Amino acid sequence: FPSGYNDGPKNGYNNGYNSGYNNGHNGGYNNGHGSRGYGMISNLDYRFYDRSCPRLQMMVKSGVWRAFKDDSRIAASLLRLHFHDCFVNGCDGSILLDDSEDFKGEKNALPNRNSVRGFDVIEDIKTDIESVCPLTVSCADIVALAAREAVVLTGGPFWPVPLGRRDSLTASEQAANTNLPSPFEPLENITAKFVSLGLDFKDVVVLSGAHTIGFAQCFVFKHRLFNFKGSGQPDPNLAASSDLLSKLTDTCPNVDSSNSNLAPLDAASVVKFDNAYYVNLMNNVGLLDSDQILMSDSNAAALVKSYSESPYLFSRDFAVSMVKMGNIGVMTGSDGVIRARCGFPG
Ligand code: HEM
Ligand SMILES: [Ca+2]
Repeated sequence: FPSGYNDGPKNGYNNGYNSGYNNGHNGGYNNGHGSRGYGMISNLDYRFYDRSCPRLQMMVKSGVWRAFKDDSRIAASLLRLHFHDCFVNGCDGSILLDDSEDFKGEKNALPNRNSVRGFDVIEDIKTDIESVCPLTVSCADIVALAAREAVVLTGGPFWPVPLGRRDSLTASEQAANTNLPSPFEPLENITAKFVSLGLDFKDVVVLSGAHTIGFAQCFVFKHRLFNFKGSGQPDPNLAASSDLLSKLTDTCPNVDSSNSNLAPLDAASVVKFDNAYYVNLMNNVGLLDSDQILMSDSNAAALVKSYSESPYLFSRDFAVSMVKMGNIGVMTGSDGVIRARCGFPG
């Protein structure tokens, strides 16, 4: 693997931190041998809260909807929150924990700090739910349901969410820095990170389609606008689309003070969960290097092409991959806890 970003995709996975993985109770995790791809064995259950909290899904839905009315970007942010939770020690709500005396949490890790959003929305939903079903529903499940509602609300597919995740008692800044894919790393590294969690190459292509909604800060792609690879020129792919390039340079002028300005990941339809992301890639106007780089691999490019032609196919595959992602490293049964508040363990 190309080095530089980290010392390997498996780092952080076998770091002794997460003894919950592969411990025999953990049916949701898959060690990369065997059934990867289909039928990851899961202890999760679609009907987990049917008796203990029958109004759960309605309450999550209305909480997401309330937040969306004031801030349509929140849909994208909630989807990303679930991804950043699941990729770091599994879908266990670890990302929601504030730093404590015992650990430095994930909120301030490089990929998350001043970037990941939606904590207040999850905490508000949790408060609602606690008033009806105290100490019953995990924060990790709320995040998984909120991500699904966010996709539905922006016009994407519905999928039933398997439930029964338990929350962690701890979080790891270091694991977040190690496990989350960076937009600056090569496709092989990104793929290796997915594979080490039991996902596969197709999931990389499908889940990247989440970038059909939401925003990125200028500093993430600015190198493409002014001095691409030291050429003193914009990335030729972007230059070929002068409309987009001029919008991006308006949003992100070549001064440091523009670094945190926001540009849509999919300029064609910012708050619509559609297949325009793939159409953009076909037109060489993906915003992040890590988006457009999919076209450099012939297998990925073939998938991109089929999703650009069929919104239906994308919707179907996205739902399948989201369920897989939602199974990563889950704790069930008596492992972990149900938190009273999502920002604090116990
Ligand atoms: C494949 C590797 C991926 C990389 C390198 C990547 C990288 C990024 C970056 C750099 C941003 C902008 C953050 C900022 O500027 O503050 C972003 C935003 C976003 N990402 Fe990804 N991402 C990846 C995969 C995913 C996946 C799997 C999902 C969800 C299933 C996802 C969902 C999102 C969403 C919805 C946003 C917009 C968030 C918002 O507006 O608040 N990404 N991603
Ligand atoms: Ca986690």
